[in-house]
Amino acid sequence: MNILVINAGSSSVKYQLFNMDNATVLAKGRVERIGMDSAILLHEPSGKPDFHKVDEILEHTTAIRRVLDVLVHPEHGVLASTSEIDAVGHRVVHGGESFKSSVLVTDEVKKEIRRLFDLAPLHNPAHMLGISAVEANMPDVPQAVVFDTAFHQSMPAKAYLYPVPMALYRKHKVRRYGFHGTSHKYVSERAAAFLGRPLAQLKLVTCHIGNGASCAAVQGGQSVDTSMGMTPLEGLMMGTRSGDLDPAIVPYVMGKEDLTIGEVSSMLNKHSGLQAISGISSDMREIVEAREAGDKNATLAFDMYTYRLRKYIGAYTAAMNGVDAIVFTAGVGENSEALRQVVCEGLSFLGVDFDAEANRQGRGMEKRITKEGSRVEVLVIPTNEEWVIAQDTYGLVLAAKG
Ligand SMILES: Nc1ncnc2c1ncn2[C@@H]1O[C@H](COP(=O)(O)OP(=O)(O)O)[C@@H](O)[C@H]1O
Ligand SMILES: CC(=O)OP(=O)(O)O
Ligand SMILES: [Mg+2]
Repeated sequence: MNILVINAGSSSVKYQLFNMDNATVLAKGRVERIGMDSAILLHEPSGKPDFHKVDEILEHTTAIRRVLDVLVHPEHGVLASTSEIDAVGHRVVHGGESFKSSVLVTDEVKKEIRRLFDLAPLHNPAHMLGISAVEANMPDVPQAVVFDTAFHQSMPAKAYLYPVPMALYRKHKVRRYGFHGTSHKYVSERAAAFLGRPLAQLKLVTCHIGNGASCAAVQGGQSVDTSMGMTPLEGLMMGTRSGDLDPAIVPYVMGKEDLTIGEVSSMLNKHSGLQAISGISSDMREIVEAREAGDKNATLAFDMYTYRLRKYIGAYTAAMNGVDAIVFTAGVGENSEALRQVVCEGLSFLGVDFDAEANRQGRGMEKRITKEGSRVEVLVIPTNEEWVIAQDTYGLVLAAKG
């Protein structure tokens, strides 16, 4: 069975095509700058040269059409026909309280994803565009959705409630949901395998540090707390998102600057974080480069980012009354040696005996970056949300066939 996995963003679509029978990736790639006349398709078929194309792609249906076209292209393709795609699995960021696991797409499911638009305004509307675009191009192919929130549905009430009037939870479902669950779950399982210990006996702090970033406290394989909240804005400082702040700032700034709700939300989601403090970029690579060149604002942005991350690791260690291993994953967590070094060196009090040499070596592979005998181990585990989505989709499609 071949499964196409799609992670649709507002201006991008990332995809990966799996052959589930032998667990291989047939191709992966992305379309970026959707909505512009110079959109980019980058296609990486396995065993063949990469393929780039700049094209006018104004909306998601065309983007998905281009992806399907390149998958069956005589030269760059990996399939003879799109009828060889048996199912499509989508990442969906917000599943609210309705979805505790992955499901096949139905009209009811789509209605619920739409109802949750308000809670994940950067993500859910784009996912819905992805689902509709697949329907338009391949009406008969089953689709499944895999939610970022599902893994965190195990959080206890003391972790998921906000200390505000309970009516807000009862009437409007105002609570903490948490995100990146697919990744936190995957790296927890991989960490247990790497350590050669049962997941059921481990206390882990998993740090998914990408463009969006979150930490999770994973005890016995269950998420017991996580840093993102009702929306993916809470918690750590991110590329363009503020993370935690005093909620009184919101009405204060709205009054002082005469901002609307939409404007203040955009400020905190799209114009804060690394971007705002550095004045340079939301991309950690550029921050690290500028910091190395002595740029003061980039240094401050880096210091705030790593300081806030270290505080969360400390908090989650306290939440679980201990930690066996800390795991770094996602774009920044997997690739930024500087970030890992600064965070780990500030955790020596916990028993983290950082290994600078190991930290520098072996990009793209699972590794340990603490010395032999370190009381708390620190691991780098590349995440693979797409593979988890493909597996869940596979299971659902097989079950539906009976
Ligand atoms: N070598 C690197 N050093 C530091 N940061 C990196 C490096 N490579 C990638 N990144 C960071 O990873 C981020 C993207 O992470 P990713 O997990 O792909 O995010 P998302 O899935 O949210 O788009 C980029 O914004 C960039 O800052
Ligand atoms: C939930 C979330 O923040 O996702 P991403 O990191 O892909 O933006
Ligand atoms: Mg991501």
